[in-house]
Amino acid sequence: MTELTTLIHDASEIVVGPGEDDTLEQHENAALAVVDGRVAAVGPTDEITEEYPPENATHAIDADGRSVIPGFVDSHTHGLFAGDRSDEFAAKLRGKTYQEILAEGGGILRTVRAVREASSEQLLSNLLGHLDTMLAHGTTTVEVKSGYGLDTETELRMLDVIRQADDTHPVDVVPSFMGAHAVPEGTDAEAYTERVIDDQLPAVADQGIAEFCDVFCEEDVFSVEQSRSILEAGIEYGLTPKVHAEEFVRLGGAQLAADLGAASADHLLHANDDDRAALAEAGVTPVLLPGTAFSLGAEYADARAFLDEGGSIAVATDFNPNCHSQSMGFAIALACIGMGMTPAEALLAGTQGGARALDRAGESGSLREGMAADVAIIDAPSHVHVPYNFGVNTVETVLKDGELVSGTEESHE
Ligand SMILES: N=CN[C@@H](CCC(=O)O)C(=O)O
Ligand SMILES: [Zn+2]
Repeated sequence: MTELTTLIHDASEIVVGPGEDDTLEQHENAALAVVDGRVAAVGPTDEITEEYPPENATHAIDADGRSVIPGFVDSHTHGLFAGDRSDEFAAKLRGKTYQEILAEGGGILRTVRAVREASSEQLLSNLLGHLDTMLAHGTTTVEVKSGYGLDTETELRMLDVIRQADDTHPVDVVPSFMGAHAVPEGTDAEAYTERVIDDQLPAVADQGIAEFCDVFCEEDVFSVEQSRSILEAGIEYGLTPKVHAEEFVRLGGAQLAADLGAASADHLLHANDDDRAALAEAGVTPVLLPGTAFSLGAEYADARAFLDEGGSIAVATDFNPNCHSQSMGFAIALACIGMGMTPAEALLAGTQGGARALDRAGESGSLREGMAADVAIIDAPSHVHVPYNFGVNTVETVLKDGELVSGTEESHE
C-alpha cells in the first residue's frame, strides 16, 4: 500500500501548470495530495480531502487561503563562483561596458582567477549558501554551469563541486559544462577551442558529471564555427547543447541552436524574427534573462515576439557575479514590468518553461498528477503577488518531493 505523506489543503488557488492554449490551469479553494514524493491528486479541497482525509496524512498543511504554485525551475545560472565583483557594478554605473571590463582581464576572467585559487571546500560552501537563498525564494531545481575554470583541472573541479551540492542540498542541481565561457589569458579563441574539444570534453565525459554543454557564442568570444565544433563534439559525448546567443550582437547563435536541436538558446536580446521562427520550428526553448538586461542597463529581449511564435519560453535569473540575484520572483517581476509578460505567462516561463529548457518537462515545473511534488506556498492569495511584490520574497514555504525543506511547519498547523 502506498503511503500518503503530505496533504496541502484550503489553498486559495493551486496553479497546476499550462492549461489549454498556454493559459494557466489552476484550481480554486484547492488541495494537493502527495504520495511517495509525487503529486497523487490535485483539485477542489472538498473532493481531494474526501479521498485523502487530512487526519490520515503524515503531514497536513493548512494553506489557509494562500496561493500554491510549482517550485521555480531556474534554468540558467553561473551560481558557482568565488571572489567579489561588486566594484565592477559601480564601474558599469559610471559608464564602463561589460565587454570593456572583460577585455581588461576583469569580468569572467577575474572570476576565473578567484575560482582557480579557491579550495573545493570553499567553492562548495559558496554554492550551498546560494542554494539556500534560492530555496528560500522558491527555487526547487536550478541549472549551474562550470566555466570559471577554463582549464581541464578546474572545470572538472567545478563540476565535481556542483555534483556534491546536488548530493547534499534539497534543491536539484543540473550540471552544465561551459569550458567555452571565455578565452583564457595567454591563448586565442581558435587554439582554446581545440583544448576544449581535445582535453576538456573527453575528461568531462569520462567522469559523467555534466548533462549539457554550453558555449558563449558572441563577438570577440567564440564564433559560430567554433561554437558549432564544440557543441557537435559535446553531442558525440552525449552532452545536450545549449547556446548563449545574440546577447550583445546578433552573431548567429540562435540559428546554430536551431540547427543542432539544442535544449535552449539563452539571452537573445538581439534575436530577430528569423531567429525566433527557427527556434520555434526546431523546438528549442528560448531562455530569457531579464535580470541581465536590467543589471547591464540594456534593452530587454522581445518576449512578446517569442510568445507570438507559440512555443514555450523560459525565464531564469542568470545568477552570476555580473547579475547578482538568486531570486526567480524578481526575474518574474522583471519579465512582467520590463518585458510586458503577464503574471501567468511569466510564472509559466519560470516553472514549466524552465523545466523544458532543462529537458525535465515530464518531471518538474508543474503540479500535474505524477509530477515531482516540488511546491512553493506564497504568502498571498494569488500568484500575481509574486511579480506584484517586486523585490520582496513572497515565498513562505517550500516542499521538495513532498518534504518540507524551507519555511516553518508551525505557521500552517
Ligand atoms: N554572458 C556570459 N556569461 C554570463 C556572465 C558571466 C559573468 O559575467 O561572470 C551571462 O550569461 O550573463
Ligand atoms: Zn550565462
